[in-house]
Amino acid sequence: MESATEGISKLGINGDFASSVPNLHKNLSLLSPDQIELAKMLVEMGQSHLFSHWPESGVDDGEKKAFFDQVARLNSSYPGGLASYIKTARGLLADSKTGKNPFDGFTPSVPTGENLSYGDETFMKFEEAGVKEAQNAAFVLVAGGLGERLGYNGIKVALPRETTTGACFLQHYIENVLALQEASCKVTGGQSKRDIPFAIMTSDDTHARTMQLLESNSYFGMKPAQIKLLKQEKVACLEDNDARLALDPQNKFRIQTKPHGHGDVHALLYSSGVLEEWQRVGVRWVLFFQDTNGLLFKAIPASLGVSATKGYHVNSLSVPRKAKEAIGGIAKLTHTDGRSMVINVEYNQLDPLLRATGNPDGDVNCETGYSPFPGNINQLIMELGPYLEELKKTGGAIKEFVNPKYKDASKTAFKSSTRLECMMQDYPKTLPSSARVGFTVMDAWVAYAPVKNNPEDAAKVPKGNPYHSATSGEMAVYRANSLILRKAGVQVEDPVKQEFNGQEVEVWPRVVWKPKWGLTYADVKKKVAGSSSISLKSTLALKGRNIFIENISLDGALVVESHDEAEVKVGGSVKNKGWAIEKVDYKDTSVPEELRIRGFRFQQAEQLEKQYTEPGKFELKA
Ligand SMILES: O=c1ccn([C@@H]2O[C@H](COP(=O)(O)OP(=O)(O)O[C@H]3OC[C@@H](O)[C@H](O)[C@H]3O)[C@@H](O)[C@H]2O)c(=O)[nH]1
Ligand SMILES: [Mg+2]
Repeated sequence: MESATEGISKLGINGDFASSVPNLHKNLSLLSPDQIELAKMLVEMGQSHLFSHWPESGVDDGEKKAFFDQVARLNSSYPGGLASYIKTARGLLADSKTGKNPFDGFTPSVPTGENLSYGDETFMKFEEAGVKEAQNAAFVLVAGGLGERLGYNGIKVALPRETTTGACFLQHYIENVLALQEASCKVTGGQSKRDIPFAIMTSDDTHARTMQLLESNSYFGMKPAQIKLLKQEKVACLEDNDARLALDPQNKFRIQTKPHGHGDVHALLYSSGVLEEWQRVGVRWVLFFQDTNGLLFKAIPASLGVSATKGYHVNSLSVPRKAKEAIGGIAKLTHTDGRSMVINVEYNQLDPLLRATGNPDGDVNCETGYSPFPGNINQLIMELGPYLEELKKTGGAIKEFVNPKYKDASKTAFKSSTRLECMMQDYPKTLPSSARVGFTVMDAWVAYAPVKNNPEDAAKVPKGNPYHSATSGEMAVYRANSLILRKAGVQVEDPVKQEFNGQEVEVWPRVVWKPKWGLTYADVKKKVAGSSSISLKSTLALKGRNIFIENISLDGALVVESHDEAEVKVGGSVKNKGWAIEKVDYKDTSVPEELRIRGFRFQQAEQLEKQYTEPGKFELKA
């Protein structure tokens, strides 16, 4: 039998690099030339320990090959490959060990942005501009996260946004994109018939279930070709300050991996060719958003209008932020050398940064009752041209960070393996100062209501700060819709405060509508006329494009569904028992998880329900 060394020299490869790694050396003949190149890289990068337990050739050979398959994947999915990952990790781990502040030399100050006030003239002007521009937009949903803080067993985009209609987040997002597409096509006289592209970033944790959710619901009305799923890969874990890769505790022939963060979206959009394809078909704006924000699309048309009007290369949407709220702060950072940038400072970094720069109280509210720094909601709008130019230079690599949990003050050992992470909102960090980076501030009631915290943690949120729970996320939808109807002239009864799962929230009448009913404030105004009123115990669900509310007095539940070509006028006095709110305890496992994490469910006692399935003009006069 030929020796391993003879075997590989027949392949024309020099196995010398492995002479100090006997267990690898003995197995070289198993490997393909590409795998040998990877082995060489690993040895050169100080990763020989990965092979120390490898048995003789002939034992576990399948596992050894599978190990290299994984290494190849890790290598190709990271800009610059694994060697570059390890090099970056060493630098960041060294900085972390010496306690180097990532913002060293920078002083934060409060930046100025575009402040929008829902429903006023300026807002409506931006909304109109945004709807017009939407035909040139593409949307990107980052949905690769596990949602560990929420602890829900399914994927987060499958959760109902509200339980009056039960429509899930993904359905709501898709219907909004479709409504925008249609509205944009209409205002531009139908010249552009382009379907708005919609990309979703998934991960191994969410991919299959996202696909299944789409397929089992006919893509919620979108054309399958309009949706593109891009799966992010995890990155290698690190076991010490030398960035030695960690082996998977379950399988010694695998490297342990963990998520790299939502910053992967840029590299994926770039390397998949999606951005170039979008540019070819004339896309001009790329809008990024996160998995559970049931209000977001109320803010989209106006913020896109701001981007288009102001010519922003990057526009981040933000809301007033409560000190210590788990949302990043948008800050202007000015360096001692004169450079400055407007960037998100993540919630865990804002307090230390402020303390280090002459603000001994750190992250606190100012006289307005809010943090002076607007809160980042991670809704970013990029202008595609400059975005793609930048990615051609960087390959989509985003400035990373590392957050090891050390065993003790010597900072030599970790409690568990760590890894590099990156965030999508750090994209502007590599931009030249000439780049037009701006932000838009909107009220939280209209733009931000994420579902991130489980009931137990939400109940512990400091009083006055938002819960970011399934309870608050749903109640925020009713509140926003009620407030918008009020603005449009409907008398909506005042809310009451009620506690669910240990969280006190405002309960408003349960008003919901399909995106095509009220995409913009102008749409809502057009569809509401006369003098109408809605009592607190009411439920109103509008599921049709042309439903006109005129002189209605609603005290109970009303559900109207209509064909796209039907015009339905709704008025009169609707009075019935309606849908009562029943408390549910989150620990009560006899109730489905989607409901008990909210702390309530509806008892449908009585309602008026009407469906108009044909085109034509109709009147519902109760
Ligand atoms: O690896 C990942 C991690 C996360 N994600 C997605 O990214 C989104 C946000 O993830 P997280 O919930 O972990 O985000 P966080 O709450 O920690 O902070 C994020 O939202 C609030 C903002 O103020 C913060 O600045 C932003 O980082 C989710 O849609 C999630 O699915 C990925 O797609 N991949
Ligand atoms: Mg996070």
